[in-house]
Amino acid sequence: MAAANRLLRARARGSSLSSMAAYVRSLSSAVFSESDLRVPSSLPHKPLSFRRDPKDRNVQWVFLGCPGVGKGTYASRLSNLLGVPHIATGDLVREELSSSGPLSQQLAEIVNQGKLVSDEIIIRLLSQRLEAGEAKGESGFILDGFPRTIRQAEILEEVTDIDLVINLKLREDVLLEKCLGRRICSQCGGNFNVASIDIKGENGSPGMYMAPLLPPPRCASKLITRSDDTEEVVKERLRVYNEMSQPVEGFYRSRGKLMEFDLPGGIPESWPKLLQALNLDDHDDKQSAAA
Ligand SMILES: Nc1ncnc2c1ncn2[C@@H]1O[C@H](COP(=O)(O)OP(=O)(O)O)[C@@H](O)[C@H]1O
Repeated sequence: MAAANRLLRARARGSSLSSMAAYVRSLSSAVFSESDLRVPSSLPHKPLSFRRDPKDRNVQWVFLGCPGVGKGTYASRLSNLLGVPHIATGDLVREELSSSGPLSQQLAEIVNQGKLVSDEIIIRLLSQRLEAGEAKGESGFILDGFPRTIRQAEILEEVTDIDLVINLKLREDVLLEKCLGRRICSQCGGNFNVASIDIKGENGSPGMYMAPLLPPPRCASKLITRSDDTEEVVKERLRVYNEMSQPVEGFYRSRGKLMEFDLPGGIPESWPKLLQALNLDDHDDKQSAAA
């Protein structure tokens, strides 16, 4: 009952992102700090509505897609264009991993096996991030890597309105190569990709070209590979995606929120097409192309 009261208090607080964070946090403690730590199959109450009118806030979008598809790349570009935070739960997990906090050992084992972190932990990390953002005056978000289970999608649906879900798609053989080619600069955190994809079209099916995204010389000697970007772990992550996360596509499709986007190639080809599909204009990109 105390858990239910906490939920109601959090819901009554208002309609901002902090109330979403507070609600999600209270939900995670309501659901998970009980002694048995069992996840109930349904929420304890039908939530009261505390949604904000979309015209009073920034966009609330979600990126779905397999590992290596480019969610981070396109979510980060859109976040710069629209001035909303790009929140990647994979980044939150990696930050926690490198913090040597109490969770880090447990998380390392899960992530390095290509498995999903529990809904409880991921919701805690996300709600902490949302609260910190709200304190800085953030409004709206582009979520990348969340929700990844139906349960996570249901919780998100309980607390706020997602305006749009962009489902990025790419053929599976390319996904593996792209994950194996990923590199991160250990100094500036920049993301690069050394894979050069050049698949010839055959029997009527189109080819695909994706140029490598090479680092500038200052990063070249500082590149590292994520410990979960090995062939064995990527294959397991793809399997886990198909089993646990693909149903989330159907969840949003049935609510009329899913936009499917087949990536036609690398960034130069895909970015303008994605903007077109979203009815957006990248003024800076056009200027730099014209320069
Ligand atoms: N929403 C989530 N639910 C459960 N685990 C997650 C979630 N987001 C990230 N993770 C964990 O962090 C790892 C890295 O995530 P991410 O950087 O999004 O990788 P990917 O390249 O597979 O999309 C995942 O394999 C998983 O262990």
